[in-house]
Amino acid sequence: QVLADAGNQVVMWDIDPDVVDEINSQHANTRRLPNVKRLPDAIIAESDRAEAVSGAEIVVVAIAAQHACEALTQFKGLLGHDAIAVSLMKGIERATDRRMDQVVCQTLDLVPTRFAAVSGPNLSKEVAAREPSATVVASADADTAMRVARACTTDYFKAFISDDVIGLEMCGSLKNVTALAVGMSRGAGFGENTAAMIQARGLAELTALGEACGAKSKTFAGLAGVGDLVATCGSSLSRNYTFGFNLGQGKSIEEATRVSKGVAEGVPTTDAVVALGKRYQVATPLATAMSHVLDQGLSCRGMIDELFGGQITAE
Ligand SMILES: NC(=O)C1=CN([C@@H]2O[C@H](COP(=O)(O)OP(=O)(O)OC[C@H]3O[C@@H](n4cnc5c(N)ncnc54)[C@H](OP(=O)(O)O)[C@@H]3O)[C@@H](O)[C@H]2O)C=CC1
Ligand SMILES: O=C(CO)COP(=O)(O)O
Repeated sequence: QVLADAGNQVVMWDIDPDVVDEINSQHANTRRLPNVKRLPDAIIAESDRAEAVSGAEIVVVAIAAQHACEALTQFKGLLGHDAIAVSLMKGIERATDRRMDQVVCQTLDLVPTRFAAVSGPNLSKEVAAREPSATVVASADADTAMRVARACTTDYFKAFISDDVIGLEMCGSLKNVTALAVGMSRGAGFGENTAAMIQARGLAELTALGEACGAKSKTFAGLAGVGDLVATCGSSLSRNYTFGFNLGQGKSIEEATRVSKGVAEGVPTTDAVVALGKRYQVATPLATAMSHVLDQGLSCRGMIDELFGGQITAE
């Protein structure tokens, strides 16, 4: 919708012919955006992969991160020779600990200058309602970043550019782990102090790990870092926050998964963050405690006690 509002012709690809038909005949996608009464006429849908990307200057990938490689494999060789791939995905591939820039470029055989990551405080329902918001477009190539930023700038959606692709990928992925923990604390009945403590410790953890992976510190203090952390940890529109809230209320992982509307990317990403912390020798107490919640059923109080640790240390 943002791309259409910015003046672009948009082709949506979906695997489900009913979704394709509803977009083309009703200009709606009630399963994903029930509150959007009419999508812009500039949006059409296609179920044929080659047709969907034929002639596209920019191909946007917004698939559940753990399925991105599987889904993108079937698009290999279909993109135009100068098309740019853009990822909106916020996750680390659990099977390989790859970031989404690595998954997209390696699967589609793209050089980094033909890739951009887009990430920021962008809860989709509020973006779809055209509420004012901003995002960051990062690419190794400044022209690529600018082309994508121009394509998604409207009077309600502001794009900033960056060259820190790793930083954007780490921010977007790791903030979801913190959102699980904050949601869990809220669901368990804790208030602002606890939520703020978890967010601050989470920001410190994702900054340390992101820098170890090659990210720039200032990215974590910007829209994609603290900005997205504040939005995601503060809203029941966030699938990760809500998944954690349900855990804090006493639901099992299975029950919380069953009632989730969409994918809580932080759930499969948590173990990948712990693995990255071991690889780069960076402490990840929050991700580790959340992995004990997700893998062993640790309680909210147990998660917080683990996050505090047993010793008095420097912050
Ligand atoms: N929702 C939001 O507010 C925001 C989401 N993002 C990111 O965008 C990405 C996509 O999230 P979102 O669009 O919200 O919704 P989901 O992640 O729930 O699903 C995205 C799409 O992926 C599809 N999908 C799932 N598995 C497969 C598969 N194996 N093959 C092909 N398609 C598959 C889903 O199909 P189906 O419809 O059949 O389930 C859905 O259409 C995530 O990484 C998320 O972090 C970024 C910013 C905001
Ligand atoms: O990334 C998002 C907001 O920027 C959406 O968060 P959830 O994936 O938790 O819904």
